[in-house]
Amino acid sequence: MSSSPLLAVHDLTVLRPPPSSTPILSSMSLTLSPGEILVVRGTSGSGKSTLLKCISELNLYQSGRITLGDKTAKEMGVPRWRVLVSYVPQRPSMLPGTPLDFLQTIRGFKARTTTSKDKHKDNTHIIGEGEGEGGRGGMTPGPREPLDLAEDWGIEKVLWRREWSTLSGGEAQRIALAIAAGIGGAEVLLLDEPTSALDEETMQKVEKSLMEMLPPLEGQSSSDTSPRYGTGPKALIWITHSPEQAERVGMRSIDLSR
Ligand SMILES: Nc1ncnc2c1ncn2[C@@H]1O[C@H](COP(=O)(O)OP(=O)(O)OP(=O)(O)O)[C@@H](O)[C@H]1O
Repeated sequence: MSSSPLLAVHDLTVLRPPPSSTPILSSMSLTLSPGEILVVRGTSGSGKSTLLKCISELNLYQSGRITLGDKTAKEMGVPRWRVLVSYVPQRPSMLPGTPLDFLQTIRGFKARTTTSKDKHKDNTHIIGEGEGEGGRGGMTPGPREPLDLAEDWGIEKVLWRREWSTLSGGEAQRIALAIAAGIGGAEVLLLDEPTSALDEETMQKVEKSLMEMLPPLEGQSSSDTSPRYGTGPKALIWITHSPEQAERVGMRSIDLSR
C-alpha cells in the first residue's frame, strides 16, 4: 500500500473490565490510506465495534497509539478528532427530537469549522412547514447535502421532521449515515454495519454513493473513478457480516475472529 497512511492504529490493546480483564483486542494494528475502504469482518463479539469506538475515542483502551496524519486525539483535542474521525453506529440511539434538530445541533458544534461554502450548502431551510418535497437546493451538481443524499436513498424530506422514535430502523440508519457522510468535515468515516437494516436495492445505492465520495487511491488516475462529491470523507472503515458486501466495497479486509 502507498507511503503515508491517513490513519494508523499501532498495537491497540483493550481489556474487558475487571474482574475478568481478558483482552477484547490484543496488539491490533492497521493503516488506512486516502481513497481506501478497509472492511472489518469477524464473528459476533470479536471486537469490531470496540475497534471503531476506540478509533473514534468513544471507548477507553489500555495501550496503543492511534494517529490521524501525525497527530493523536490528545494532541489534536478530542472534540476536533471526533469531527474528523466520525463513528456511525449500527443503530442510531434513540435521540430526542427530530433528525433536523440533530443536524442543526451538530452543525453548531464549535469543533466543526464551518466555511462559508458549508453555509452555502446548508439547505435545511428547504423543508417548509408540513411540506413533503421541498426544493432541489440548486440545479447544478455539487456537494451532496445530507437531505439530498438521504433522498437519493429513498428518504423523503418530510421524514426529517418526524421524531427519531417514530422512524423505522432502516430510515433512522440511512438518515444517520447521510448526516455523517453529507455534513462535510469528516476525513474518516467508521461505519458499523451501515446497511444492516436495508433491503438489497437500497443497500447497493448506499454502497455506490459512499464509494463515489472517496478521492482516488494514490497512484490511481482520477478519471478512473466516478466524480467525487464535495467535502466527503477521504477513507472508510466498514464493518460487515456479508461476504458479498465485503467483496463489493472492500479494497482490503481484516478479520478479527480468533
Ligand atoms: N463495556 C464492556 N464491558 C464488558 N464487555 C464488553 C464491553 N464492551 C464490549 N464488551 C465485550 O467485548 C466483546 C466485543 O464486543 P464488540 O461489540 O466489539 O463485538 P462485535 O465484534 O462488534 O460484535 P457484533 O458482531 O455482535 O456486533 C464482546 O464479548 C462484548 O461483550
